[in-house]
Amino acid sequence: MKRADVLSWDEYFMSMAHLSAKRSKDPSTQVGACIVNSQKRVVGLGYNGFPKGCDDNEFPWGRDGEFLDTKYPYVVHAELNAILNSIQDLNGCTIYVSLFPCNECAKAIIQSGIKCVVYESDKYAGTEANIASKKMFRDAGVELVQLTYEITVDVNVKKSVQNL
Ligand SMILES: O=c1ccn([C@H]2C[C@H](O)[C@@H](COP(=O)(O)O)O2)c(=O)[nH]1
Ligand SMILES: [Zn+2]
Repeated sequence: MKRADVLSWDEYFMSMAHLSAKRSKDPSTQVGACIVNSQKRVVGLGYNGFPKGCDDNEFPWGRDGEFLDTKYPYVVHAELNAILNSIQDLNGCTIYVSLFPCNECAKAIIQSGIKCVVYESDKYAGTEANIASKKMFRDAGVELVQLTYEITVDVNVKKSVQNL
C-alpha cells in the first residue's frame, strides 16, 4: 500500500525555505526563500547573508548601535538572493518564505513577476516596512497566503571517522 502521510506541496516547499535558512549566519533571524514555478519546479533558493566577497568575519552581525556598525546596510535578504539566484523568468511563480517580506523585498518580488507569496512568520507585522509591503502587494495583485502551521527541519549530519 502506498504511503499516505507525505508532505503536501506547501510543506515541501516551505521546508526547502527552512533548509536554506540554515545556511544563514545571522545570529538573530535566519530567513529562507524558495521560488517555485507553475510546474512545481524549484527555480530559486536563497537565504539572508552578506554579498559575495564580503567577509562574514569582518562585516558586523549586530542589530544595535551606529547604522554602519550593524548588519542592516550590508545583508542581502533571502528573497532577493532567491530572485538573483533564479534560473528562469519568474512571471507567475510563487515564493515560499519563512518570514513575511520587507518592503524592499516586496518591490523586488513584484517587479520579478512573482504572483503569490506563501509565508510563515509575520513577526514584524504592524511595522512600517510590513505595512508598506502589504500595501504594495495588495495594489500589485500579489496573493498572500500565511501557513497556519510551523515547520521545523532538523538536519543531522553523521560524520564518519575514516580509518586509515
Ligand atoms: O524581507 C526580509 C526581511 C529581513 N530579512 C533578514 C535581514 C536580516 O538578516 C534579518 C532580520 O534581522 P532582525 O535581527 O530580525 O532585525 O532577516 C530577510 O532576509 N528578508
Ligand atoms: Zn527584505
